[in-house]
Amino acid sequence: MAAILVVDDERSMREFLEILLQKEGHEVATAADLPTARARAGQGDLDLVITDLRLGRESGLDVLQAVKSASPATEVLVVTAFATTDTAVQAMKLGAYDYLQKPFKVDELKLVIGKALEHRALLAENRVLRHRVGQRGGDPEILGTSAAITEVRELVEKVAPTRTTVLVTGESGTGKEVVARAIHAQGLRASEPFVAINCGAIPEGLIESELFGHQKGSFTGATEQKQGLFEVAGSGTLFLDEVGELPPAVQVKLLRALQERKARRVGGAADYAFGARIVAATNRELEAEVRAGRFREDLFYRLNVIQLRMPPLRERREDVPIFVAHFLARFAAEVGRPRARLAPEAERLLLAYAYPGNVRELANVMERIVTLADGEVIEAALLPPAVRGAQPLPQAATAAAALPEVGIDLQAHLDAIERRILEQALERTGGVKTEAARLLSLTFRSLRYRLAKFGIG
Ligand SMILES: Nc1ncnc2c1ncn2[C@@H]1O[C@H](COP(=O)(O)OP(=O)(O)OP(=O)(O)O)[C@@H](O)[C@H]1O
Repeated sequence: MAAILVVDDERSMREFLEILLQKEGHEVATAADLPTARARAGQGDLDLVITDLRLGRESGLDVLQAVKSASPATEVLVVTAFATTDTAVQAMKLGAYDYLQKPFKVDELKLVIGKALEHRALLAENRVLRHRVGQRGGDPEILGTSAAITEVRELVEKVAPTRTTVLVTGESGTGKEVVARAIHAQGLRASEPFVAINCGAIPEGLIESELFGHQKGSFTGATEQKQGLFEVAGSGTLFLDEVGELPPAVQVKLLRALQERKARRVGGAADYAFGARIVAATNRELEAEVRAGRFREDLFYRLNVIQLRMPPLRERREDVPIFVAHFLARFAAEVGRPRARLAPEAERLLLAYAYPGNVRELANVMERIVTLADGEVIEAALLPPAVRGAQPLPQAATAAAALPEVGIDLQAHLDAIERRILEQALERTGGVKTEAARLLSLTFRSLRYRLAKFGIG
């Protein structure tokens, strides 16, 4: 059972999710606006927050930030209308676990919630550590044949056998952790631990003791002596993900550790030497963070000995078919349907889509469609609206949205537009309602309701 907060300004949506999640055995609280959500998140102990991106005049991004600053380990899912995918991707950069586009299927929602809770359990269990290669993300092989990724692979081969500090930069989901693991796995100490920490996911007050360890009694709650990750990593690799999120005081301590190859536990009397190689990653522009005074320049230079830039997927489109095939095979095997294959239209759309959320988004899409498919052939209808290229009609909508001098009967106007669009969808699909629903990104049930409302069909 998990503690879940649902934030939506629409009452019907709140109630729908509340009932659904309670049936699944979760404890559910709801909030209709930002202040209520913030107050509930401030009490801590939430496992998951599901928030709509649009909350009247308020934004789900503010809910996300409030939740993450009150309790960084709480997972956040954002629900969006498909017109706002860019904002959804921004939400993922701000720490959301995933996003769901409306209209979503109940199975899809359950799948994403299950994954988010699993992720949280894994983090909690492991003190946000992921020791060793292979626990998450599978093998550390860097897939792709594009020039950009070939260059990355060559640089990895060059730096892996050295002990040089490496800074991996790139947008969210481009494979920065994959590269960190590859550097470790191809290094001379691959049998030593690979220890990863997400610097952005740990409360400020605890990060110093996570990294450097603490002595018993050094602060309230320090009931046992604890090793820091610099010690746990031995002479393996310590991967500092989201290094740009480190608070200033910890930046100072990290700088000193890197300069002297020594660290000290919180409350400790003496330094210990450490042998781990440091790989850091950031999806922020660290140079800009330095200019803004949020990241220490001296630490930046210490980390930035070798910089490896992970190209976004849109700069290496030729890798898309490789990832599609790779994740299809992987998830098909996982769900026990090894012969699953894509219908030609589904494949065409998957290869054409831009993937603003990079490889992670591609992997998520593949996992969803493979899991949700009924038979062996995966039809295009299962793809999220954004991948199907469903577009809101910005120009047409703006033209229809001109307000005449004399005013307008808004409801009648909207009804007329809706009716015309429904009719066209039916015309185009020869009256096949499931097809028409797909064209309009509606569920079948919602289409039927709308048709009945206008007495069509
Ligand atoms: N070149 C690649 N080869 C194989 N898998 C990849 C590659 N790049 C990314 N992936 C997969 O994409 C997903 C996201 O990768 P990863 O977690 O390394 O991204 P990231 O850049 O560290 O993201 P974030 O900044 O959000 O932490 C993972 O499932 C990973 O296995």
